[in-house]
Amino acid sequence: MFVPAIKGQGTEEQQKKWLPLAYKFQIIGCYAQTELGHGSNVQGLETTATFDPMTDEFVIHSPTLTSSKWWPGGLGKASTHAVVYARLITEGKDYGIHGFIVQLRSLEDHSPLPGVTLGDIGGKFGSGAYNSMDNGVLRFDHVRIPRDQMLMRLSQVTREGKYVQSDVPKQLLYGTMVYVRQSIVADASKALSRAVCIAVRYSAIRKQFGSQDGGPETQVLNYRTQQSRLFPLLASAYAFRFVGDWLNWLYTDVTQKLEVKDYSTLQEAHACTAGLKAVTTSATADAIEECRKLCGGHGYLNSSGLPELFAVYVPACTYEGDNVVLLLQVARILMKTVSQLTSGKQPVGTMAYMGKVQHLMQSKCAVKTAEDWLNPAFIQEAFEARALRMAVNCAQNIGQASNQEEGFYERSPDLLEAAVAHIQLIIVTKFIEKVHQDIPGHGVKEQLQNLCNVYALYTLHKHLGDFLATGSLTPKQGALANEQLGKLYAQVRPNAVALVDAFNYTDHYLGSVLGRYDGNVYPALYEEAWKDPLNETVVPEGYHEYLRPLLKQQLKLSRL
Ligand SMILES: CCCCCCCC/C=C\CCCCC/C=C/C(=O)SCCNC(=O)CCNC(=O)[C@H](O)C(C)(C)COP(=O)(O)OP(=O)(O)OC[C@H]1O[C@@H](n2cnc3c(N)ncnc32)[C@H](O)[C@@H]1OP(=O)(O)O
Ligand SMILES: Cc1cc2nc3c(=O)[nH]c(=O)nc-3n(C[C@H](O)[C@H](O)[C@H](O)COP(=O)(O)OP(=O)(O)OC[C@H]3O[C@@H](n4cnc5c(N)ncnc54)[C@H](O)[C@@H]3O)c2cc1C
Repeated sequence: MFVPAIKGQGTEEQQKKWLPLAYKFQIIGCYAQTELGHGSNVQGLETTATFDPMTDEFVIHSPTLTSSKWWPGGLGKASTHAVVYARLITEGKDYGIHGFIVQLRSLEDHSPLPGVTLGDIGGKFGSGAYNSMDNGVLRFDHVRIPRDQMLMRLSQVTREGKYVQSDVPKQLLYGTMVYVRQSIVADASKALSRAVCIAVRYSAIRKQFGSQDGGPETQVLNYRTQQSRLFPLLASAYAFRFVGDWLNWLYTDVTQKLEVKDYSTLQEAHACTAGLKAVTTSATADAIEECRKLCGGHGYLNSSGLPELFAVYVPACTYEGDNVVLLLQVARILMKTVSQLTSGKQPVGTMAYMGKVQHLMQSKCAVKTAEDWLNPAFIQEAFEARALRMAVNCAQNIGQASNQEEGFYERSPDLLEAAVAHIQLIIVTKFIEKVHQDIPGHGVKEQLQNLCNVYALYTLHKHLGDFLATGSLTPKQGALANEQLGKLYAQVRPNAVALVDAFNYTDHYLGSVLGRYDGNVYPALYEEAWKDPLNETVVPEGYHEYLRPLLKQQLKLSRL
């Protein structure tokens, strides 16, 4: 994040100076924004950067305990530099949060520079690999940096100390976070596909109950409950991959537009990166835990690969923006868009469907049979109507409040659900668009169509309350969707293993005895057990000190 921050907020000159050093690892940088007292609320950060015109320097200072930088990855032990976000103060005025390049450690012996106190913040969730990341704490005691180490692409301070705001939206200060959020959506698909690969392969070899007259027991993958829990996760892995590809296109397109000072899609980029990051990471974190449960007791072993994956993955719901905070950002944009509908301003991009407000507010879903739910047009319209009606309902309720802001906070739980509905519509839309493309490979398109329908109808079934409450569906149509879902699971079943093999993960990368490509699980589980250090001695340490005396004492007592 150190590099994209300099690329996005540094001048050409600053990029020329600092990026080669970072690329060649002549310096190691981190992104020091979050503080002990503030993470979500960036505008509440307390670290100060006060311009001293006498020396043409900024004085970086941590005025309070809560202003200590806290969490930045790489900060605790590895980084020599940081992009530090601090309140810019010049001529006695506070101009809010800006980025500054600050050296933290000597390039000679890695010792902290004068005025810099830093270290690691301690162990994190479980024994997961994230403990290999030195998330750190950092405090400044009046550390001086040259004025040219303020990142000056978006705004400047002159030699005399005058603050100059460039003619660019101040939100570009948040550009690094937008960049990482879009990459996190692709990472959600990777993490989810790893978990699903393990769970599907293991479910195919695990047999439990159901043997007739001594024959083989039933593969758990054949149980409808296993399929109804597992196949929506398989479909989600593909859904998040395709929406992540699209989001990367959107981000690239917005970045190119920014180069020519076209800021027209900045809001769309913010809403989509924030909302998709929130929805895909929440779903993926829950799905990895579900995959652990789908593997029964063996899923709880570290050798299954699932506990580690879960421990490493779950902070994704928090870092790069707490998911609730990000969804409320989406909700704000939805409310703004609804308020503009009466002005005749046509919504664009992923909000364009809201322009069909007259139709969508009164449309009646035309589904009459279970098979009708295989028609993408019916799915698309149902999801559009649900999302729009939830947004309009929120806007109407807020409108009844005496104060817009008060109304927004009062209705924030409903707004959260409206934001999720909007983002799920985007995911469904991009999946439908994907399967409409020419897709190579015999039968591949049909399989992806099945997964697209599984993702859409499972999501509809899971959120059926929204569809019924907004009148977007009737209970009968909801029941038909569930009926069709069951038929789809039967179609996915024969290809389930092939669909996870298609992720093409090596056994090494998967790191799971349950997810082995050859399915030879039991010998691998048994072999793995003996690698446990506890098994280095047949009689456990502590027997003579603790167990033996206890056993002997009990034996004596029993003879009395
Ligand atoms: C297989 C195993 C897989 C393991 C997974 C590992 C994968 C690793 C992948 C990636 C690496 C990740 C490593 C983690 C590193 C973590 C880093 C961090 O966490 S960095 C810190 C992140 N912090 C945040 O995200 C803070 C969140 N808060 C904010 O963004 C802001 O405070 C805010 C919530 C947006 C509020 O900002 P502010 O108060 O300034 O603004 P508002 O008044 O709400 O809005 C004002 C207007 O600005 C618009 N806006 C806001 N943000 C943006 C933006 N980013 N872009 C464009 N526009 C924006 C907003 O819409 C308002 O507009 P108007 O209404 O005025 O039009
Ligand atoms: C593993 C990890 C790595 C990280 N790496 C970095 C890094 O490299 N650099 C960096 O700068 N930071 C980093 N962070 C910090 C991270 O960005 C913040 O923790 C994150 O932005 C959440 O902010 P917070 O901790 O202040 O949460 P808070 O906002 O305090 O969240 C607490 C609760 O308050 C709720 N809440 C907050 N505001 C509102 C609101 N307005 N309305 C409703 N509910 C609200 C939240 O939903 C949440 O339930 C990292 C964090 C983690 C866990």
